[in-house]
Amino acid sequence: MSPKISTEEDSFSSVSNREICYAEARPIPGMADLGESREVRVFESTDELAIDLAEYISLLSEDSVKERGCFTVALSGGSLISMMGKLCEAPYNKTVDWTKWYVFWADERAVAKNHVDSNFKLTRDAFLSRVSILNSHVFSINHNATVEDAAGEYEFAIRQLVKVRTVGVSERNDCPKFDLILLDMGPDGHVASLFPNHPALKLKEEWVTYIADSPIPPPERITFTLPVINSASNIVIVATGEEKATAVGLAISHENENSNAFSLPARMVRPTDGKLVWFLDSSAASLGDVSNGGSGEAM
Ligand SMILES: O=C(O)[C@H](O)[C@@H](O)[C@H](O)[C@H](O)COP(=O)(O)O
Repeated sequence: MSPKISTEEDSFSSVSNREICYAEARPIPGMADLGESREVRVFESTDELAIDLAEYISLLSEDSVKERGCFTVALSGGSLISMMGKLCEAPYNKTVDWTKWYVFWADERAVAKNHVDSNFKLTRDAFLSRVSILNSHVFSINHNATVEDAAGEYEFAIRQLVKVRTVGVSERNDCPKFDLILLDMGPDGHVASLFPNHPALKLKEEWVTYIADSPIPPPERITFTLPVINSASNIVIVATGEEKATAVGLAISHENENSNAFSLPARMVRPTDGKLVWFLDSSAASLGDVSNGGSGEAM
């Protein structure tokens, strides 16, 4: 399947088969002009999305291993993880250099590692147990400490890896520069554990923080801050399902440039030097607002 370059006549709500909109190739009315830093890919089914996502991740992994000798990737929870399942199948199970992967979490819930709410468990069961990533390259968050201590330990571990450049560093702000951060957006527009209007969205110095008042259970969580997310070389946001269409429309449309960004964390994901790619299914992209300038009523 070769990607289709979007034209102005194209509409996210009328996708057939697969449609990929390259913001840099030709501006789409209503999309914020972020130059080459952003791309929106829309798929008719989650299966097609998962196939392309696996290919995209494998290419990023190959490039990073070639350039830096390793691939640092931070994951989050949600259906994103099951969509990464294609990476455990042929050809990727044999072609990806798994021993060069270093795995982190963009957010984690403060629960035991075998708890059903644990992002680590979700990832281990659906992904890590099926590929040959080295255990010593998996940086999970300590669930035996308080969230405050666990956040501190996790940031410390990342700082050690930045020191030896296993994790790259942003020249702009000394933040870690992960090769890829994979995010799954919630219907309220939250990404990682950064929720609408939460003070954690304003943190500038911290790399990792904790919250004790998540509006979605469990309440205690650890999360990357926006400076870290936005310093990544590559960011992927996956959103599927109709219940996310409004948030997707608001996050992508430039009509809302002056709106209160804190009410929609996904809108605050703006890579400083890297690239952001949205992977959407046609339901999540179903509001014409995404491509027609945000004029729909749902806004
Ligand atoms: O507790 C959370 O923070 C959520 O579960 C979150 O991690 C999840 O990614 C989104 O809500 C989307 O979830 P789906 O991909 O399952 O729709």
